[in-house]
Amino acid sequence: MRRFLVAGNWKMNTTKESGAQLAQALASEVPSENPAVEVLVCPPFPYLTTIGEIVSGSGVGFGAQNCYHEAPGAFTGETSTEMLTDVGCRSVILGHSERRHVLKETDTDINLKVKKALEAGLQVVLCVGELQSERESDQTETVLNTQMTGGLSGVDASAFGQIVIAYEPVWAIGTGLTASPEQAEAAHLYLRNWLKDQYSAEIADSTRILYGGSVKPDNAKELLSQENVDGALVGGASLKAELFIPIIQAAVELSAE
Ligand SMILES: O=C[C@H](O)COP(=O)(O)O
Repeated sequence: MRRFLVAGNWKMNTTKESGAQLAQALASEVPSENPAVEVLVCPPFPYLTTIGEIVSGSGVGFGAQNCYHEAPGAFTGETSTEMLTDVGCRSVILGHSERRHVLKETDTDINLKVKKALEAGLQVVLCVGELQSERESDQTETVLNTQMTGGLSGVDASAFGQIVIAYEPVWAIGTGLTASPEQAEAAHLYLRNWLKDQYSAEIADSTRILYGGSVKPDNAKELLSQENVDGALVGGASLKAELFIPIIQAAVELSAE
């Protein structure tokens, strides 16, 4: 059985103080590792060390929202995977739709980062997802195939213990629109079958596929109940403990059923 992962992507939000309060609330609610549910927060770079210290020893892990693919050196403004592991990061989100569509990252850029992060021993949360126009023109599976093929090019089967896929339909991110459980399940099933075809049945079966896009306490349980939905990548609702904790609880309850 796949272990649920509930991850909070704080994006470019919080202050040192508000992030610390949020992390404290989460660490006290998730005091130790739950074998059935992994919890992760991904704060902005400047707060990684502070948040890492606060969640240290609790059941909350922490990760970054991006990294660069080169070794430390003359790359002004970038953050290396060595720096992330140095401050204790467990994970890194790569290929988020805001990196793809706002910062214009290509599948090639993302692939370089994926391989560098894997080499560094980080857990990679690779995000894929279609635009509204792509869904409306029946391109969803084509887009997912392109992003999976590009993002995972040259990635060996042996790395899959470190890889999590996040399906995030771009039209559902921060919009209040959520994919229906059926839409989410159909995309997740496509992704699982992709993993089976390109890698193996074992990898398809063991790789977690998260859903992201306006996950809230009132829709979390239904989304997480889908057979191929193994957790959530939460944006807006991860910024408030009173919203994020019930989403974690939904996963805990489902894992006990
Ligand atoms: O990384 C998280 C996703 O972009 C979802 O964001 P959201 O929950 O605010 O829609």
